[in-house]
Amino acid sequence: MYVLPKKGGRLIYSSLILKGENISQSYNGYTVLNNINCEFKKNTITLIKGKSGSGKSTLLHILSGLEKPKSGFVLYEGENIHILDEKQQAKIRGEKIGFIFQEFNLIPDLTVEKNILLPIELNKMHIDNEELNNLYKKLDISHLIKKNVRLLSGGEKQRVAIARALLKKPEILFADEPTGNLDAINTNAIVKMLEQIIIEQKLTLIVVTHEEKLFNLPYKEFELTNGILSECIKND
Ligand SMILES: Nc1ncnc2c1ncn2[C@@H]1O[C@H](COP(=O)(O)OP(=O)(O)OP(=O)(O)O)[C@@H](O)[C@H]1O
Repeated sequence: MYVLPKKGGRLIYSSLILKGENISQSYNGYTVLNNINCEFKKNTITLIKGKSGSGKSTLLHILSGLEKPKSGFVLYEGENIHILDEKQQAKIRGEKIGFIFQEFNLIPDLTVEKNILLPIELNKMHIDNEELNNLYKKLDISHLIKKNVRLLSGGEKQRVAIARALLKKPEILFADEPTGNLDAINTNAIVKMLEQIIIEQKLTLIVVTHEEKLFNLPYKEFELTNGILSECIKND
């Protein structure tokens, strides 16, 4: 539960999971993000759109704690993730946050199984075999687990990357153009699987995408232009 500061001596609770406050980022004097404020509720889908170079990945990296903003801060369940020490930050990233990328970011020359289990081993987490097999089934990768990831198709690679991100049961999944390298059939398959998991695991999904109408579930859509994030009003 996200706890806002005390007001009149009372704690205020809300369903917010993540909040960015006055986030700015610039590189070599060039402003990419300009005082961005954003909030994400639990178990919701948010799409972030914008032209190439508008700062979408930068915003995702900052919101997930991978990158520190020049100013402003990110509250994860009320806690400023950028002022936590390295160990606490790693714990949040390791246990609460999942990330999937357009380029899949799998470790070449390891099997599917080893790629998926690596974060669990690194975070010294326990995993139940039945849960593991269920996830393999949901993502339709049971038949691939002993295969070297180099030999997989793009759609298979992304399903493996999703399994790797979801096995530790994160509360938030960040996805940076997760279907950018996939054809329409694989995109639909991935979206359906993600939607099923979002419902079952009450996941919060924040996704950068160029695709129109990617999700069937309700979602909010934002556009990043000239460093400013504005909500897109849908007319359908
Ligand atoms: N670490 C960095 N050092 C210097 N410049 C950076 C760094 N990271 C991003 N940039 C610059 O910031 C701008 C925004 O980059 P970003 O990758 O966030 O854009 P994007 O909207 O995700 O683009 P695309 O859709 O093409 O992936 C770009 O001009 C990029 O070159």
